[in-house]
Amino acid sequence: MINAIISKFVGGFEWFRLVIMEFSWDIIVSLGLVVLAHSIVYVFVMKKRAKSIDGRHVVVTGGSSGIGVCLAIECVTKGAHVTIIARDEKRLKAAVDQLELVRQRADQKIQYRSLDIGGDYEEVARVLAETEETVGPIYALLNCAGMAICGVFEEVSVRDVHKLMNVNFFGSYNCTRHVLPKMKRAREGIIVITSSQAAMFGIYGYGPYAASKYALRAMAETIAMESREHGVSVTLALPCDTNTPGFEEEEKSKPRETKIISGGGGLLKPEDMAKAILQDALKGNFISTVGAESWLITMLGGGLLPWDGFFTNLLHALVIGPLRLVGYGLHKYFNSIIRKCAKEDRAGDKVESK
Ligand SMILES: NC(=O)C1=CN([C@@H]2O[C@H](COP(=O)(O)OP(=O)(O)OC[C@H]3O[C@@H](n4cnc5c(N)ncnc54)[C@H](OP(=O)(O)O)[C@@H]3O)[C@@H](O)[C@H]2O)C=CC1
Ligand SMILES: CCCCCCCCCCCCCCCC(=O)[C@@H](N)CO
Repeated sequence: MINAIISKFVGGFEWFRLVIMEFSWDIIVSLGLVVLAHSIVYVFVMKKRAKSIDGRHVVVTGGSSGIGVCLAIECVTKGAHVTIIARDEKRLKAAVDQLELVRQRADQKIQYRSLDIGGDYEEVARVLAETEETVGPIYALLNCAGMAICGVFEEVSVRDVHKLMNVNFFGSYNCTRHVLPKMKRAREGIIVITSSQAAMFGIYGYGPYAASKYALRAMAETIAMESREHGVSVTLALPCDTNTPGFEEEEKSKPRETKIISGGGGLLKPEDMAKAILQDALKGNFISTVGAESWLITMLGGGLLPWDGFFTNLLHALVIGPLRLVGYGLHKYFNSIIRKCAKEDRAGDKVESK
């Protein structure tokens, strides 16, 4: 087989054909060795060292609940000064009590600020600047505040769509807008943007929510490209369903089609997602996912995301073709769920009208 291909390829250059045939296995073996050598260099020499947040100021938005509070716990455990931001003071105070339990040093600053990050930009900038005066420049901004309201397109009220866009997109935008230019000037810093697996492909019942999360994905990709040169790293967190108070709340408005489809991605523990996000952020990885399903969906839906590492990219290149067919199958499966639910609804209507 190889010989036939080679013969066809080099045609009339008999001498060349003979050389290649004589050494074809040597060539394959040497190429293999080159790949192996690169892997060793990549794994052991170019291994990314995690940055330290010990003694640095970390701000966690949405730090009073779910993934956000788990992130804050991780940061306090790693010795950072932590400011958590959310609106509800009672939940903020309860979260600070939790953070106190993992305090590493007496001089570690742990505090909260009550703020609507999706509101007025000037107010967001004022509060963040004030925390910088009391604790120090923000070294890491972990944007985790967000919410989900589900329903098919015409079911979600216009008001709720504005709310989603304000909290999810403008919330992260406002905080990042204030912090990023300062980080670039300081030539160091970490930004985390929490998007979702729902920013990888359109999912029934997630319309306006997904729009806000796609917007965040776009923002993260852009600022990552713009900031690398200035020493600032950006991480895009792409969780699938995660067992949090926010998740319990959104389940109430979630169509069952959405539950079945997004259930296919599994249900994570917020602690696990938070650990992964922080680890990826400290290593400067752009993408942060947990679980094989999310990884595959991200490979499929995020083809041109800046994947870290040559070997991930090589793997990506090798699996993306066949995986695209799996994606075709997935869409068939999703559509069959939607058809089945519609059929059940129609049957239910008939029973009701009798
Ligand atoms: N759980 C999941 O299944 C998934 C979650 N995500 C995303 O992960 C992030 C965290 O989710 P999760 O832990 O479930 O959320 P939770 O609802 O448990 O927590 C949300 C946090 O954000 C805060 N928050 C909400 N709105 C505002 C606002 N306008 N200003 C300031 N703070 C605000 C909340 O406090 P308060 O209400 O007091 O302001 C709370 O601290 C979100 O961005 C979410 O979209 C992504 C994929 C899956
Ligand atoms: C080839 C691999 C097959 C695996 C099947 C994949 C199933 C699709 C997973 C989509 C998950 C979307 C979750 C969005 C969660 C979210 O953002 C909300 N909970 C908001 O809080």
